[in-house]
Amino acid sequence: MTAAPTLAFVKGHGTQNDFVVLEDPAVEIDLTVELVAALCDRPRGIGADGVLRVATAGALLAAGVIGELPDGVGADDWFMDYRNADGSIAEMCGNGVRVFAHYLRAAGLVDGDAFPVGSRAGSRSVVVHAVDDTAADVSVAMGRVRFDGPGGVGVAGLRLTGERVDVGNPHLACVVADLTPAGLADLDLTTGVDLDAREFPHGANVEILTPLEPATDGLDFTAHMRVFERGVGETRSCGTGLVAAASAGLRAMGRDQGVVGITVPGGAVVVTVADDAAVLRGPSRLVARGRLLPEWTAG
Ligand SMILES: N[C@@H](CCC[C@H](N)C(=O)O)C(=O)O
Repeated sequence: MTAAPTLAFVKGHGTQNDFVVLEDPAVEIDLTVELVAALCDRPRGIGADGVLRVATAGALLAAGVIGELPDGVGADDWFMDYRNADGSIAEMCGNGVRVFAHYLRAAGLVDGDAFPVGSRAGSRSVVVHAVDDTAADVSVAMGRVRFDGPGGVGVAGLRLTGERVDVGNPHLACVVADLTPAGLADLDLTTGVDLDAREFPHGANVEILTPLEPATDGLDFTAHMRVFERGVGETRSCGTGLVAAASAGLRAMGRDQGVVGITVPGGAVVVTVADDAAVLRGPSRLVARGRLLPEWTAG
């Protein structure tokens, strides 16, 4: 593979978890750790929490970017090749899948409203409820939610405990008793999170949330959440983290299903948990398209 002399990109976000989208059907871009980190760097590059490369699973397999087709993913399926802002690879990105699906529709790469999106965590079925060139409303079937037992984290000068949750990628979801939305907003997450590598050998995304409150208007419960993402830092939203948080919030109440609306700094989504599986529904926005200057790419 050779580095492309100039890269076309689209910038998008899902509840302000933002991404650089690179359409690369022939898998020609040498998506190195350095290139991803530079693209995502806010002063130096475009600025984003992650990169979504758009290619088919078969093309990524042929180029050696993935070693095998993950569970349920067909060679012709569009595949979200996701990278964190630090250049690391993650298995799944819930907000990213919504933006990816929006991009596929807006670019005319798919026709219908329901289609699969491949990820390293397996196939994810999406439904596009509404779409135009800039805005979409998308549901993603996020697959099984697995609880891996309790875990702990040092954050904001506190020691919190929570549920280790696997949603295709690893999470620690901490429901903090008596935490109010104002108290959550006041937490200082700038010093990062302290996770024990023996407990989290692959790292984890850490969610802090208020206890679920009863709700109306089609929701069973509501909560507020902040997140510190593996490979990124604090972000304004994390789709897989919202699913982990909703599931942990329900579990803290002795429930294993429910419709939970969660507010994050970047907006709000709805998570429907039933039978150990979850559906994430929320917005996507495409905000810009452009082309990197060849000199920047070379540098
Ligand atoms: N923002 C994403 C999650 C991206 C991956 C995560 N940082 C990880 O390393 O697991 C989401 O919306 O789910």
